[in-house]
Amino acid sequence: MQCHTSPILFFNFILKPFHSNFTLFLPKKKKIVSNTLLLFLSHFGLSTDVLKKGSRGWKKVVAAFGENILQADGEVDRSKLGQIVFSDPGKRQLLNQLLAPYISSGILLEIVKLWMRGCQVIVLDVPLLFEAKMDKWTKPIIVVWVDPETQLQRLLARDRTSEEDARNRINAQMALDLKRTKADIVIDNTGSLDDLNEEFKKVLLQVTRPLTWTEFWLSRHGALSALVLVVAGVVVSRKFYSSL
Ligand SMILES: CC(C)(COP(=O)(O)OP(=O)(O)OC[C@H]1O[C@@H](n2cnc3c(N)ncnc32)[C@H](O)[C@@H]1O)[C@@H](O)C(=O)NCCC(=O)NCCS
Ligand SMILES: Nc1ncnc2c1ncn2[C@@H]1O[C@H](COP(=O)(O)OP(=O)(O)OP(=O)(O)O)[C@@H](O)[C@H]1O
Repeated sequence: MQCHTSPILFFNFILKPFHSNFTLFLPKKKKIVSNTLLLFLSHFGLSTDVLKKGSRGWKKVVAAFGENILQADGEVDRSKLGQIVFSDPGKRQLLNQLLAPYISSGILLEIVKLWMRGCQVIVLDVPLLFEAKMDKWTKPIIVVWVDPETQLQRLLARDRTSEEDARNRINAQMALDLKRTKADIVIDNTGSLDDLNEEFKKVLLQVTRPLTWTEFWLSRHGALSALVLVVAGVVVSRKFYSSL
């Protein structure tokens, strides 16, 4: 995980009081874009940790779905579990409910750690950002948009799966056309990878703009500066009053 410190602080936090932020929400082309961001910004993904063998999430999921979702080494067979939950909305809802507490506490912990390290920008790559109502706490929200047909074709090419399976996966989330109406920034990814790169450079300029004063005081550097100012103020006023 990369982390840069500089006078420009721009980070993402789920809790409103720390809200100078940046959320990356990137359906279709999400991984490639967020991996690019890694060069500049802090980024994390949680998808594997919550299902790690022996974790609390793993125990709950195995108890609910049975041991037949496990590989020989005891890890969850993600592709098998994916097939189950993406073809059955009820089971997907169950999986989401079981993992939601671990996903949200994991995100919160990660953000606190990054904030303490003074990260400028934290990128949250959250597939169900709107569905989980996490969009309330994050800003700006970026949606990487493509038209439904391109989305389907790219998914088919990437996963080498059946059309039914691909459609199930797409339908498991809010439609991109709706997501784009909820975004602060929309990246149109119907063009080539080079086009995407160009679009992305523009967005980077936007999201690394200088902080507003509110954002600065809520940043780690701002909070430390405020602390130093308060301590200095107390010391100086004590000296002043004791000399009277
Ligand atoms: C179903 C699982 C096992 C599939 O694992 P797999 O390695 O095959 O895929 P991966 O995790 O990379 O997800 C692929 C894509 O599927 C989509 N997706 C994942 N989980 C969900 C879900 N619960 N609902 C809708 N779409 C989902 C996302 O777009 C994601 O980028 C895994 O995604 C999982 O445990 N999901 C449930 C918990 C979760 O991550 N929820 C999302 C919280 S924001
Ligand atoms: N502009 C593009 N030109 C060509 N192929 C692209 C373009 N953008 C994305 N793709 C391809 O589309 C597929 C989906 O992209 P990616 O895996 O980044 O999406 P994602 O949002 O992370 O998907 P998921 O939510 O399913 O994890 C990948 O195979 C990727 O290489």
